[in-house]
Amino acid sequence: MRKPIIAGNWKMNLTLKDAVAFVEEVKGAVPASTTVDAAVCAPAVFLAHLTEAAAGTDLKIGAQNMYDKESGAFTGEISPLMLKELDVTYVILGHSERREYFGETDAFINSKAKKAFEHGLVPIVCVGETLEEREGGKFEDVIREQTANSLKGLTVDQVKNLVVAYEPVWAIGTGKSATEQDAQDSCKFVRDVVAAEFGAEAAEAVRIQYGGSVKPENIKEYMAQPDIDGALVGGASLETGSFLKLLEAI
Ligand SMILES: O=C[C@H](O)COP(=O)(O)O
Repeated sequence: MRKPIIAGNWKMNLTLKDAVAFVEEVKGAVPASTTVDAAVCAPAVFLAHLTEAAAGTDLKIGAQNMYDKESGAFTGEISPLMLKELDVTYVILGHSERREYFGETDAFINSKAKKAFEHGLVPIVCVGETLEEREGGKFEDVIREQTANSLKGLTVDQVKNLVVAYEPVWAIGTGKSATEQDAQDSCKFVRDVVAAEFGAEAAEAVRIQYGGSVKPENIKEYMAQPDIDGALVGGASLETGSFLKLLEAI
């Protein structure tokens, strides 16, 4: 039985003051981590404050990106060591916005995933097709390639412990969510790719989230699907009430 994981991805939103107030308000109200993993993935400059505010509670803090080196002359980058030192639990890797606006490739995401594991961070590896790719009938090839290449060379144990977020690009921030059947079919497809690359045991254990216009009103339908183990939520994770409702729906 896979434990559900609901993660907010705040993207480049909120102020430090609002972010700390958010964590103070929800940290005592999130369900026990024995039943669901709850996290917010925040801008890097907030992380130290948020991990301190959430310490000892069931709310975990994640980063939205990291570099694939420990240290060095990489102006503007943030290393896995820095995240680990702050007690960050998760790191989102290869979000479609990073792929689109910052040219991130599967190989780079793969290198980051390996580095995240080296330092005890849990990667949330994002995959997902564009509308053009879906309509052109290429979406399975895209998902297969992104999943296999982003996870390449990881051990079976690492794959069992990571999270894959399937996010169709056309459903992100558009209000146009995938039907629960489409989301289920795609998440099952991701699981099948994991099975082909890493074996049945890894596929059975890996947690796969759906992301794309998830909100309190539709999360139940997604979570009822056998291959959807959680959600990566943008807009609806920015307010405490709505974030808590997402968790209550599990
Ligand atoms: O990482 C989260 C996704 O990009 C989904 O964002 P959204 O819930 O605002 O559509």
